[in-house]
Amino acid sequence: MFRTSARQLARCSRLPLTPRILARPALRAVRYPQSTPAAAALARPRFQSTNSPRPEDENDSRNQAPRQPDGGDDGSKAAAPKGREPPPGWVRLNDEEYEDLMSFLKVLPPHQRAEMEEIFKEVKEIGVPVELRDILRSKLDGKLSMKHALKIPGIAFKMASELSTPTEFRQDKTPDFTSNRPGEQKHTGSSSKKGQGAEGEQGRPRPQPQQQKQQQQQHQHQQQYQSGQRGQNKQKGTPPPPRRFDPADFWTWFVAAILAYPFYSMFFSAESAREITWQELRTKFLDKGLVQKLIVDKDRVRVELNRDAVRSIYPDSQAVGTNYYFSIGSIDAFERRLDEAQQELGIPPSQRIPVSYAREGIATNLLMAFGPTILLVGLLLWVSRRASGIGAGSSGMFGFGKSKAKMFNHDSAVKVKFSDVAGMDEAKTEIMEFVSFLRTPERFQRLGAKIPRGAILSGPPGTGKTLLAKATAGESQVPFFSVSGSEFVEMFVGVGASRVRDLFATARKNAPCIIFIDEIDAIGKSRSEGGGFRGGGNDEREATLNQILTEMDGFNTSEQVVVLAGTNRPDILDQALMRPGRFDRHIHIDRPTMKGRQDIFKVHLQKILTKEDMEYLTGRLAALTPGFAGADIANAVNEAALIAARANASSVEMIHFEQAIERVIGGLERKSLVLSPEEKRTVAYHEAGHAICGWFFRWADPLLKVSIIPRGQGALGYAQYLPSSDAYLMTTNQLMDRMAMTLGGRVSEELHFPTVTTGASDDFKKVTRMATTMVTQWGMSEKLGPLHFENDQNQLHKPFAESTAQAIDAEVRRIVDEAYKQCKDLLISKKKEIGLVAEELLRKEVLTRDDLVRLLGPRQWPEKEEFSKFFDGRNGQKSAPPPFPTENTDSPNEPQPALFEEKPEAER
Ligand SMILES: Nc1ncnc2c1ncn2[C@@H]1O[C@H](COP(=O)(O)OP(=O)(O)OP(=O)(O)O)[C@@H](O)[C@H]1O
Repeated sequence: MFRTSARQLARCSRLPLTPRILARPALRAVRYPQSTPAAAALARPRFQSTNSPRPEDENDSRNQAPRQPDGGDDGSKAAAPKGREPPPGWVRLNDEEYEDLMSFLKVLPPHQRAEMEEIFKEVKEIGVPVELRDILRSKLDGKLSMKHALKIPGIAFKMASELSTPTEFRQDKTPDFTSNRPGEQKHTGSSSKKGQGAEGEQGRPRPQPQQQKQQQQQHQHQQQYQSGQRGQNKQKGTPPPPRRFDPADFWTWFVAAILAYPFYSMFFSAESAREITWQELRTKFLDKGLVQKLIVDKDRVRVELNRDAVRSIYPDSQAVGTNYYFSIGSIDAFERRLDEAQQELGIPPSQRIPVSYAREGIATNLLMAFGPTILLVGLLLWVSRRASGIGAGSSGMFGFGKSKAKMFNHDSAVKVKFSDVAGMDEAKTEIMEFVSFLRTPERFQRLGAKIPRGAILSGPPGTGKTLLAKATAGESQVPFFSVSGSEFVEMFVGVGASRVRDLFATARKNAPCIIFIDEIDAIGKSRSEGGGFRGGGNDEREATLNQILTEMDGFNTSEQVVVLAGTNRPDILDQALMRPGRFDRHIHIDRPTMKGRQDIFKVHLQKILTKEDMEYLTGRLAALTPGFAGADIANAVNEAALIAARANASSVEMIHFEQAIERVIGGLERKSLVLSPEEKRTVAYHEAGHAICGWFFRWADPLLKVSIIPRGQGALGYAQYLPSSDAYLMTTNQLMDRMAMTLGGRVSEELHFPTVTTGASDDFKKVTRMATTMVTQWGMSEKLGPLHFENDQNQLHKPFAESTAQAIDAEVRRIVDEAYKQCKDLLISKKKEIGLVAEELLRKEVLTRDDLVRLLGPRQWPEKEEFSKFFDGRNGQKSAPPPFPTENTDSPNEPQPALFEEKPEAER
């Protein structure tokens, strides 16, 4: 590597280094044999000056050189020839120093030795940087230190710049730049006969082709230099002034590095350490009296040799520059052996070889033991500090602290308008104010009104909170930053707060704008929750929450940044978030009413191809979907389109919508779940029991459909009722009828089969829950009175007396028994009707309201107006026939927790 590099480096570093030499006094060109790479690196075409002595004369003249003012000031003879001036800051070495320098060559590997020899020859002429001379002297005095080691790169740098400068640019070889012929130089004397090519007959050197080429290159370099850096000199034809080497030049550094390496090897030759055996130590060094000192370092002993003695005994070996060491088993054994050896050699105790014990291992050992741990801890600390120290707006390492909010602006995504949000008129009115604030803030500020900072949109999932926030942005035509609360949470401490800072900083830059934080409960949970059981994770969440509080306080009223937040759990939010000045408004968005659902259907049906009468369709669908949120409606509409597409229908029809709704309510049909005839029969009688109850009880919800097609998870059949529209209040009568109807399945089984099945367990659960709530919360038990009994599952003790608990149990039982009796009385009297419905169910699998009318006659109790409007068969509309076979993706082998399930809508 060194070989190729040295050659290239000298060539490449030439340009920036070239003019440096021009400042120096006349130098004698030295002939370099082309045999070695270093020589090649340094052997550029040279032209000898008239008074240059031949290289062979150098040694003679050197010994007669006078003392130089900056070199050889110690009185010793200078190694340089007479009349030569070293460059400023350089000194010539005296003979002793030069010899010492040369002696280091032995330390180098053989392939480097020849190259360095060539370099040292030049060193003899031009001297060395004064620092190198100092290092040599320190070496001779045995006082080398780290300080010296640190100086070596600088020394190497200086030498590289000096030595790699082509001789033709040195002062004594200044070419005639006015010459018209490239490569032609004016020469006033004889040129060297060796290595310079043949001379012409008139004594002029006649360049050989190779040399001519080199000269042309040199001339080009020179011209390049002149035109690029010294244009004015070019005109005058004067040589460029001296210039220091360019520190930014890569190749100069590279040459310096190459030079620094052997220097290090010479002075601090760590690599030349060699392990020897005890026998070698004895025969080669100990017996010959070459050992100066032994240094024991744990199981290793370093051998310090008397270098002068070694040099005289082994003149041609590398032993001088090598550090020898040998391994020992134990210090005792080593000391014993050394004693014996010295005794054998007859060394008197007073002259015995000194043995010292190194303590340098302690630090190393500690470092080895704890180093990796320290490194790891340091790294983690650094990473966490970086992560937490990331300021607003900066991404920091890995971008941890950067907010992950997605930004939409009116050009890109927020195209939602209030007209796309249906069925929440009050919420829209509330939020409309934010829009007018963002559009015309002056209208409010003029009257001194403070602008609300933000609003919390709460409500069940899928009710359109995000949609409303987007519509607010779309209407106000401002950028919209959407982020989820959970995106603030990261494994690193401080990241959440940092992201909040970043988000608000970005928002301020883009004001007026809207920030929407969805699921804010992920970070905005009440800080008092959990008491003393909180861990570090919550501290991080609190830090994030605090940052949000701070940022919201930090707005001034003129800053048009509105913060909207969505949550399903407003009850657990921290009160500090809800106080005026932060989230001033609390907008609750409930599931849509009948009218709301109709409007939402209208919005989503716009994209659907259907030929149905829109008013009737949306009304019927809205009636069919009590309890549906906006997202459910969007899903049902899409599902209907998919079903129609699967059936290759030309447009989406009512039947597709009904199937879609059924699918959304009950889950996928499970056609592959094949029941045995007995099981099917049981399911049919069970569902018929529910249906008869629903048909004959006055306050029961109107029955819509009974099915024994397994659906969803574990439901083998179901009866679908329509609760009387969006009832928010229920009477005792309604509750009792609903409970009795729920028990209808089990009672029917009891009446028609010798034994009962497990299929009614879910019915019992519902009935028990209803009865318990009636007693403990709704004050519907005369015995317990109008009291509310909180029964928190997390509390160990019930907040009421044991006797009260017993009374509650008794009342719950009484109510359920009553419902059971009511149900049984009815079903006993309607046993025949049950049979009719069940057998029809077994045949058709699905019975609609019309089928029941056909089998049982019209229901004797009046229906609600809106119900009869859409479901009494008028308008020529019929309920859907049994659904198309649909694909089934459920596994038939799933566990079946409840065999039958009815789905009164209000309980979904
Ligand atoms: N009032 C509505 N009008 C029209 N479409 C609605 C309405 N409400 C919900 N949707 C539909 O439901 C989808 C989901 O609504 P959105 O994401 O706003 O619900 P959300 O209340 O934010 O839900 P979550 O609480 O789970 O985040 C909307 O993209 C839209 O298609």
